[in-house]
Amino acid sequence: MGTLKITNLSKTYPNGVKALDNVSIELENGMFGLLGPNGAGKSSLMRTLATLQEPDSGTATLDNIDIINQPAELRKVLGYLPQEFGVYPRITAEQLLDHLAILKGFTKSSERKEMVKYLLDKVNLYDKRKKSVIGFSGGMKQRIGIAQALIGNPKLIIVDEPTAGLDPGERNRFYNLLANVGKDVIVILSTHIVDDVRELCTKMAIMNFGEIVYQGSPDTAIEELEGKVYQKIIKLEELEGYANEYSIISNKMVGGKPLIHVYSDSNPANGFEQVRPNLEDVFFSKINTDNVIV
Ligand SMILES: Nc1ncnc2c1ncn2[C@@H]1O[C@H](COP(=O)(O)OP(=O)(O)OP(=O)(O)O)[C@@H](O)[C@H]1O
Repeated sequence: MGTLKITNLSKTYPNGVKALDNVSIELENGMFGLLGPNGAGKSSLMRTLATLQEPDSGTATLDNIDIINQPAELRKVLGYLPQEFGVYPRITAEQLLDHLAILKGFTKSSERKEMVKYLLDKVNLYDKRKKSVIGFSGGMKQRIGIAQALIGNPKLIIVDEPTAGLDPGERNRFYNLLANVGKDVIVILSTHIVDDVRELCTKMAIMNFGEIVYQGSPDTAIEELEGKVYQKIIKLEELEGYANEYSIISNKMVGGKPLIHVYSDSNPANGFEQVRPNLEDVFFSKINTDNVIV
């Protein structure tokens, strides 16, 4: 069982943006969801854990490896699918994985051959091994991304916003693959898509403006909101008035009209009905702290 321990990591960029503000998280094997809106600091944290940038202060350890001070050790047991994994040379899936395996230090070609076959099988692309990766769909590219992250049996796998741009079918296939991968290693899934976390993760953290604003299980977070979420379909022009009067957690258009969810300790009446809270309510209530005090 591996343990990743992140303690008080902080990072301010030269332009003054505080991307990490005293971040502490501890996690073990399984899928861990890091949820946050764009700009929350997720990629900054992922890049720090992937040893691509250093924090100003704080520590991070993976079992007995000091990630900040022993980056070379960490890289040996790291699989990383970065947000911008999308530039491919004009080579086949098989050649790409073989090349990346060489870069990861696998010098024996027979060993690589076996590994590449295993990886292509695992991500269900063995049939496409002779095809150029440039022609792959978004979902197939992400599966190749996972295959390269699995080279060398990593103990820690970081995937940064992997489902953006995938269609629903591709997203489901990708979820199945990740769920399978996440059984025996630590997987951190960074995303702004609430469904990603709901489908895959039993532990999560929510990040906003560089800070961890929630850490625990999605179920516990949902339970905390039980009995406090009400919904109503209103008219578009009423939205501003409602926003002034109620703590709106979320608003989405349903059939052209806003369906609002509000947070309230007691029944607000006025046509609202109580609903079972969902993870989206949790997410918005934790990040819209102007509106809701939870
Ligand atoms: N190299 C950099 N120099 C200056 N500011 C940066 C740099 N990288 C990120 N930032 C800023 O730091 C904040 C956190 O960015 P980061 O990319 O970590 O967030 P994120 O949660 O991953 O968002 P996204 O989903 O948009 O990538 C943002 O305000 C961003 O503009």
